[in-house]
This record gives sequence, structure tokens and C-alpha cells, in this order.
Amino acid sequence: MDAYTERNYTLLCDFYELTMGNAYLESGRSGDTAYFDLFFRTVPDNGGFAIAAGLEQVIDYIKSLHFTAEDIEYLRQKQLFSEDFLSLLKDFRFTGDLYAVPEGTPIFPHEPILTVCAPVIEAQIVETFLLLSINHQSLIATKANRIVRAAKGRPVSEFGSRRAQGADGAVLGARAAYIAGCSSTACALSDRAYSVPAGGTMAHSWVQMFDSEYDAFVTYCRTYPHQATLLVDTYNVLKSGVPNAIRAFKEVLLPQGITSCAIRIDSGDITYLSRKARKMLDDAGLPFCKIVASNSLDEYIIETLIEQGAKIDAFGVGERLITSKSAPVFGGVYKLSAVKPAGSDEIIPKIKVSENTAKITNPHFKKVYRLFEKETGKAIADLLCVHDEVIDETQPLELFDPDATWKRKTVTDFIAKELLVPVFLNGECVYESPDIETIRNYCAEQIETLWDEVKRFENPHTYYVDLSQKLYDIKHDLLKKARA
Ligand SMILES: Nc1ncnc2c1ncn2[C@@H]1O[C@H](COP(=O)(O)OP(=O)(O)OP(=O)(O)O)[C@@H](O)[C@H]1O
Ligand SMILES: O=P(O)(O)OC[C@H]1O[C@H](OP(=O)(O)OP(=O)(O)O)[C@H](O)[C@@H]1O
Ligand SMILES: O=C(O)c1cccnc1
Repeated sequence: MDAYTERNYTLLCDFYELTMGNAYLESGRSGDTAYFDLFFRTVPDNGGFAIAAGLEQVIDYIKSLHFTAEDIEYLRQKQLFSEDFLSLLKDFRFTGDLYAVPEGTPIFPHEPILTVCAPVIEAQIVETFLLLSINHQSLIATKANRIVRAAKGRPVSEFGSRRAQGADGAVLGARAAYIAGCSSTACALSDRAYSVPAGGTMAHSWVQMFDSEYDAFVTYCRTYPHQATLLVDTYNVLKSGVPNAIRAFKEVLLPQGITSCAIRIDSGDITYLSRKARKMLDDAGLPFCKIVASNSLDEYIIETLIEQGAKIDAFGVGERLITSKSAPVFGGVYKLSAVKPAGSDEIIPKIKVSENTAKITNPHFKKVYRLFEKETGKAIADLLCVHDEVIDETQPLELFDPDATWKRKTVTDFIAKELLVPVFLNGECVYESPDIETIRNYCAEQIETLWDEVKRFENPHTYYVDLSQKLYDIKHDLLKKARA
């Protein structure tokens, strides 16, 4: 952690979390333990799955939670909070438990990706930061992965900082994009703070600064002979940009035996220009010169460019990735699922009822199992269970659709993996966030466990997130009671 990462975000909460906290204390409820689940309801862009990200920042936040004297004075001046509450805030720390799905895990609607069980004031005050961190990075990771998949193995560099929504949007967006498979970022701070490899090409301004495009290219090649990606569309791609790039490469790089070079096309019809440029480069004896494309790209344009036969080796993607332009909200929510009253050992499940059945919550302190087919390693379904249930892999397991309980299937020869891992226990951090390369590799591996039907862009297959019989019964009992 350093100056950028160790910021104190304790007051980055919604004000009602503080007023409720004060009222919990005043009404004698502050000793109750609250259980909250963080989950989302729909996959952005109508995709078949999302990718969890943002946990490392949640951990940093929880570790550094504290109200400064100035924060407390600010709250005192609101004349809403008791002195008892303000003095509780002086020593405020997170003392509870937090379980989460590791970053990079594919996730599905309605399953907890993070569960907090903590004294109610603590559990409530962390709500906003937990949501904003997981919502933002999961959104960008999900979008970036779609773009990476569309590129079919061609590297995708993240170019979006300049059009991101604020500093964290840029720096943490670049982190999420890298986890999800982007090959690099243009953002230097994301590299320094989070080890996301930074790199880049050149701006139009570089080309404009020189009397000729050729001078601009030669000067750049001389300074960076091993990293010369020349931007060829400042004046005219085919009449000047590509011929000048060929001249510069031949004069500066080839005599040194350097064959790693590229051009970047940033406007016009990318298919047409890339095909023509490819032929010109090949005819000039530069078949190794790569072609990079950029300009308001996203997964749909990349897919169509490849279908059209564009000759692109790598993509740079900015605004539509870093803002997740086509689906800018992740929609993760944080809902109370159970309460353990002070002095009691009983966990009482709670439900939130809605006319909209998709918005009815899954009650209780839960476990999430992902079931994998032993033979193929592919994910079959996720199963939400009550916290004390254990799945026996040696026995056949009957799964049913909680919305259509007659739809049943029995699975055998499966592996059941618990998705939520302990991150904090009694306020102690018990989880070490893996380094970013490990998270990125894990993400790629886990996406491989999904069937292609779940991964396609058009009408992806709905992956099953089922309830155990015990959880289903508890939920339906609570619903009946709520109706009564
Ligand atoms: N062959 C293609 N098929 C589909 N979309 C394309 C193709 N070539 C380029 N595009 C996309 O079309 C859009 C064109 O953007 P725009 O209208 O700004 O044109 P432009 O050539 O970039 O103009 P400017 O010179 O102002 O940058 C971009 O999103 C680009 O990625
Ligand atoms: O289109 P995006 O997906 O957001 O990709 C990033 C864009 O940012 C740069 O343009 P900009 O006009 O900001 O600077 P430039 O003059 O260096 O091209 C770059 O040339 C790309 O076009
Ligand atoms: O390095 C690049 O080519 C780059 C960086 C930021 C935005 N657009 C392009």
C-alpha cells in the first residue's frame, strides 16, 4: 500500500448507515449480529456470466477503517448523533467475519459473492464501500472479458483512462480489465499501484509536432527501436502513414536486425485499411510488422471486424470498456439475510419480499457450492445451501429449479467446491490477496470451466443457481409467514 492505495474511506458511506447505526445503539440493538449478502440480479449486456473483482480494495478498506477526530467532529455538528455513538466511532473497527468469492471467479445472478456477519452497526456502515468496489470492478472485468473473448486470442490493451469516470474509474478499471484478460493498460498509475503492465504507442500530437510524418516516425524508431508502434492515420493511412512507416522501419530497425514493430490505425474503415496496409507491409518485406486497431471499439465491432477479414493483430480499447458504455451499471445489492440477537446462538433467517419474484431475497447465512463434472471439469450448476449443510460428493445429488420445482436432475461423479472463502474472521484478515498475475490466470482457468453455451453473446444459456431443499423450505416458510 502507498499514498494512492492507503486512503481512508470510512466516511464513504451513505448517511443513513450512520443514522441507523446511531439508532441501533440508542435502541439497544447494537449487540445483534447482522448477516448481509452482496449479490447481483442480472448480467450486464445480457451475458451469461459476470466476473467478480474488487475484493482486494475491500480488504484494504476494512483494514484501514477508522473515524478520525475530524470525521467525528463533522458528525457531531450534524446534531443527530448521541455522544455515546460518537465515542463508539472513536474506536470503531471491523470485528466481524467476511466471506467472499475470490477475484476472477465467474459469478451468476442471485448468489452471494460476499457475505458479512458482524455487529449490526459495522455490517451496515461498510455497505456502500463494499458495493461500490465490487460493483465497479466486477462491471469492468465483465465487460473487458467480453471484449477479450471477441478478440479471439489477439491482445487487447486497455486505453480508457482519459475517458474514465474519475481517477478510481481509470486506475481500478485498468486493474479489473487486466484481471479479466486485457494484456496491458495505458495507465501508468495502475502499473505502479497494482502491477498492471503499462505500455502504449504514440499520440497524433507526436506526429503533428514534426515537420513531416516521416521525421516523426524515424525519431520515434531511433528512441525506441524495440517498441515502435507508429500511428499511421494522422494524414492519410494508405498514401502517407503506411509508406512512411515502412521507410522508417527499413531505415532504422532492419539494419539493427529488429523485427518487432507495428502500426496503429485509429480511424476510417478498419477492415479495408488493415487489409490494404497488410499487403503493403508484406510486399515491402515486413511480414512481421503487426497491425494494431483502435477507435471506439467494443466486443461487437471487434467481432464484426474479424468476421469481415480485417488483418488486425492487436486491439486498443478505451471508452467503451472503461465506462462499460453499453451496460454501465452492475446492480449489485447488499441485503440482510439473517440476524443473531445479542446473547443468543440462534441465527434467525430474514427475507425481503417483493411483488417482483426476482427481487425476493434468499434468506439465511449461506454457503455457495459450485458443482463440476468430474469427467470434463465443466461447471454444472451452483447450489446455495444453509451454512451448516455439507455436500457429500460420494452420493448422487438431486438438483431442482427453485422457480419450477418439477424440473429435477440427479448429478453423480461431481466435485463440489465452496465458492465463498473466509477473508476476515473476528475482525482479523485471514486471506492473502493473490498477486495480480495469479488472479488473472485463475480467472482464465475458471472461465474455461464454463460451457460455450454460457459464454456466447447472443441468448446465452442460463446457468443454474439452485437452492438446497433445506434452504428452499426455509425460504418458502418465510414467504408464507410474510403473506400471512
Ligand atoms: N469495417 C468496420 N466495420 C464496422 N465498424 C467499423 C469498421 N471500421 C471502423 N468501424 C467503427 O466505426 C466507428 C467509426 O467512427 P467515426 O465515425 O468516428 O469514424 P472515424 O473514421 O473514426 O472518424 P474520425 O476521423 O473523426 O476519427 C468506430 O467505432 C470504428 O471502430
Ligand atoms: O477510442 P477509444 O476506444 O476510447 O480508444 C482510445 C482513443 O484515445 C486516443 O484518442 P485521442 O483522440 O484521445 O488522442 P490522440 O490524439 O492521441 O488520438 C486513441 O487514439 C484512441 O482513439
Ligand atoms: O498508447 C496508446 O496508443 C494510447 C493511450 C491512450 C489512449 N489511446 C492510445
